[in-house]
Amino acid sequence: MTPLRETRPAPAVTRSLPEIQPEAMPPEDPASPARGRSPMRRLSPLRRLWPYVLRQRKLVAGALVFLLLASITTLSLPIAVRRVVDHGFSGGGTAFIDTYFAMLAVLAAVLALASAGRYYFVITIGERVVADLRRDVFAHVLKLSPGFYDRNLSGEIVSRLTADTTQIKSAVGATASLALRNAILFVGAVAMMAWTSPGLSVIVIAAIPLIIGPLVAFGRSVRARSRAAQDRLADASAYAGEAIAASRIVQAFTAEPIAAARFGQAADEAFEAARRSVVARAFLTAFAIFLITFSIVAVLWVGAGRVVSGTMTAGTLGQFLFYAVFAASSLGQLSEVWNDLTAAAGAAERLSELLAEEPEIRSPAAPSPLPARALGSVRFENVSFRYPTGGASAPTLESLSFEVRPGETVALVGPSGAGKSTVFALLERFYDPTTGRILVDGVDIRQADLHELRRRMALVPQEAVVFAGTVRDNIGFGVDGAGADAIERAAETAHAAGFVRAMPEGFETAIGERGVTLSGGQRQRLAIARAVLRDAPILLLDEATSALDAESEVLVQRALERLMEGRTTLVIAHRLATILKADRILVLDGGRIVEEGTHETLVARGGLYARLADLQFSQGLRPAAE
Ligand SMILES: Nc1ncnc2c1ncn2[C@@H]1O[C@H](COP(=O)(O)OP(=O)(O)OP(=O)(O)O)[C@@H](O)[C@H]1O
Repeated sequence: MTPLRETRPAPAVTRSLPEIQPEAMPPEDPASPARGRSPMRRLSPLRRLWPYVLRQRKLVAGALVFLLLASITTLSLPIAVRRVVDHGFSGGGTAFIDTYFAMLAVLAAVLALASAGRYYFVITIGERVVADLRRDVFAHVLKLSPGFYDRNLSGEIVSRLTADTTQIKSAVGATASLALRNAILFVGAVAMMAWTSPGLSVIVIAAIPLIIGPLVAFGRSVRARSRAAQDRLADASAYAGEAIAASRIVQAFTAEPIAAARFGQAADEAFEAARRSVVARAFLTAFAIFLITFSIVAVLWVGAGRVVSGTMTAGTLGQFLFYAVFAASSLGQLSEVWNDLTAAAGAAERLSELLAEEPEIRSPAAPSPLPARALGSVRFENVSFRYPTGGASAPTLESLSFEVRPGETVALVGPSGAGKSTVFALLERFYDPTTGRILVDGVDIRQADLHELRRRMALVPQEAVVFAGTVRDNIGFGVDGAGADAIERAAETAHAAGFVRAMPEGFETAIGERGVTLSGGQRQRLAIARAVLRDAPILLLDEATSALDAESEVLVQRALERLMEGRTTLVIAHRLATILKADRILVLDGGRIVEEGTHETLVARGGLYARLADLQFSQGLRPAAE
């Protein structure tokens, strides 16, 4: 799949009927397969939505019933008008008029009810379909491998999940119903025109291609301008999203004026692009209104002549005019609805691309079972690896071979960029090695069930990831259906229970987005509690480099020690305390293991480790943690 950035979703369009709204058209991407397609084929991605719509059979049936009822009621109004004009005004008496107006009042009530019913059913279908679609797309996206997220911007994916589905919601709901209603009305009105006066209907029908042809041609140029406006808007929104998420950094660097100016410029460009597209649209609207009104005036002109010459009654002319107005307005709305439908088809196509994306890493069809009693052994055999996005650069890991025995603690040490985090990424099977293999409990991880494998590991990342939610949700995150007791015990073990209980609502306290209401040490202890609860035999610990105050540091250190008890631990170590406690140290440089041993043997050897230890651990490290 091409990176999502290249197929940026169109923002949701709010619109008011019955203006002509080419903005709602899909972006005309030069690389898009939609370009140059026949009009009907452009709608074909909407077929993907069928299964979702069909699941709502009862709602669809309700919508159709009310849709038909509303259309029939609308189409019968002009007949009543003709009878009132022809009979009521020419001596039929007030009783006749009363009957007809009473009937008209009933028709109005039926029309109102049918319209309300149609609105309810149709909008509900749209909402339901989009909720199902969002759920499916999100569940699918979550399964995609990290390689996918390396290639695509998360903001773009979220935008597909929200903006594109919103566009589909309006298409499946309001737009589809408008399209159906107007199609029925148009066909009905044309048929009734032909029935009312075949001669006059020729004039109107002859005008139709004259109206549609130029509208389609005009629409194309408007669409290109709208696309430009949408792109500028997407740029502005993307920048705003980044700046808001990093508001503290913006303020810390007193960069508010720079950020505001940059957004302001993007907003102005979006305005200018939108204005250009509105100018084109204004011409288009003027053109359409003139042609439609002119053809009605022409009908009235010819019809008036016939009424004067006595070949047509005034009521028939009135009836015909009503149908002509119905036909013209439904045609106008259809052209607009068409734009919305093609926009929704574009959105459906982008979502289909996302749904078609297969996870690169997945369980084999017949996985080899991992031993029922987990041992916690890890073995890298001649593993080399290059990131898929790494191009022709040197491999990130080269011929890496090492073993970690059950219960052992091994520290990974090395300069920045040496490949330490990559070792973790391969062990979690976020990527597969280019050559070589990795064994966990004696099973090649490529042959094991992916969830089974990952369940044997608990990861404590350097930057503790905390979600907006309660403390309980955050600790319980790693274990489906974890009980309240287990969560609280995990918090005790991780030395987190104290500060959690001191919070206003204890474990039910909501912690803000990314845990902004917590201190660094508290966030880390929550992440440790999460790993404790997971109770996995293998612990992957990426030690935090950020400085904590001495007290927090001691608490975090203690929490980690309790977590490591009885588990195999691979730790990316930044603290001397951790390194001294490790059974073994692997020194990585440029993706290779260059030294291996204990702190003492490695210092005595006087190689890379000794230099790192001298530079980093003697000066920068904080033995206070002990
Ligand atoms: N997702 C990725 N896509 C492409 N290249 C990556 C990716 N992640 C890391 N790299 C590259 O792989 C190399 C090793 O990175 P890695 O994060 O494993 O190093 P590290 O030893 O953990 O460094 P640090 O101590 O700074 O975290 C680096 O050159 C980095 O640029």
